[in-house]
Amino acid sequence: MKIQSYDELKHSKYRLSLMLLLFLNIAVSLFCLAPMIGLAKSEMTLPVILVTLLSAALLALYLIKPKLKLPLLNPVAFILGALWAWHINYRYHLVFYFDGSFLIISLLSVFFISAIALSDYLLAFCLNITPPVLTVLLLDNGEHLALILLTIALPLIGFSLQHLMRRRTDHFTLRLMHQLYEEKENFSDLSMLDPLTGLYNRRGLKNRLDNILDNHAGSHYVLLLDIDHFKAYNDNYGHAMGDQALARVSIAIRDAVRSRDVVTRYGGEEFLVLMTNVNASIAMKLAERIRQYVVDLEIPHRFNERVSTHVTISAGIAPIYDNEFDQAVANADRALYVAKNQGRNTILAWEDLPKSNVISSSEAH
Ligand SMILES: Nc1nc2c(ncn2[C@@H]2O[C@H](COP(=O)(O)OP(=O)(O)OP(=O)(O)O)[C@@H](O)[C@H]2O)c(=O)[nH]1
Repeated sequence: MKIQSYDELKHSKYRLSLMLLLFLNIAVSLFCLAPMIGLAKSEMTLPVILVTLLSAALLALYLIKPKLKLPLLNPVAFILGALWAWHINYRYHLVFYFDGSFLIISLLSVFFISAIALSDYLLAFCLNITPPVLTVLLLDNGEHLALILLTIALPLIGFSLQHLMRRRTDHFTLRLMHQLYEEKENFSDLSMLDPLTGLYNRRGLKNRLDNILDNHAGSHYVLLLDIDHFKAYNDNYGHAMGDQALARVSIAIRDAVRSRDVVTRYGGEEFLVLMTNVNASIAMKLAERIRQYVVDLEIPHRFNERVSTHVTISAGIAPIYDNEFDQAVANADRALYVAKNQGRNTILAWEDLPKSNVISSSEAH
């Protein structure tokens, strides 16, 4: 789950609470209007009609526009609470026999709706119950104070404790999610790196490539590099030394190019450098610098037949035309092959190959 989808979940919870509040208000207000449909003695008052109309209109709006993101919960909770307070005040003056039960029942109905719909929203809950609570306290004038306070205090304490617990759980969930997300990012980064050299692997290259080709319109070059006679190096110096040589060559390549160039361990002893926004001559200069840096490492290689007594590399270089990366790699590989045949420790540009060595795009496809 992403942080974004967690936010969406929170928003949908908010929306559902608001819709539930509206629905319950419609249900209770319709009950008050029941005589019109023949169920009970009429309690129809202007505030009840307003509750019905307002709730129905907002509920319809939310049903029609499910993506609506308006922070209406608090104001709506307050307005509905105020309308019920108005209704209680109005009806109170029509009660003949007063033993406090009308006020208590009115309070309990408001608490009932509020506790069900607004259990996750303490502020909205308080805004919703405050007008009826104050109205009831004023109307009662202290005659049933203890009973009314108990009616208010019990749900309020229970609600606050529950709210606190839920806040802690939410906080914990969010922290856990952030942590998991960070770890996932770390794993994802690691899975793009080659463990021996610390360079990008093919996966990392693909990731960078998509970004570069989509966002940088300039000319880009592919440089394919291969260590010369590395099998002989391994056979004679051992695999562990071979690993060390690979790691040192990787550092030399990284040092020789610009920070924006993407250096990849493309295969066992093969590297690919993606050079962005360069022209042919700069690309060639960078490639030549890599070759020189590797020679300068002076890693002894007595079996680098007829080439050198040190480790060397050969390379092929090719431009990327029309974002055709695979074709550019194939062209660079062709140039590398010729460079190897020409004696190694050599850089060759695909564009400079004799015609017989150049595979056209159409042939390659
Ligand atoms: N030590 C070590 N050797 C590796 C690794 N990956 C590939 N190699 C070795 O690299 C060698 C590549 O040999 P070849 O493909 O025959 O080429 P080469 O000997 O370099 O000859 P040319 O490329 O023609 O100059 C093989 O011996 C592989 O075992 C690695 O991670 N560590």
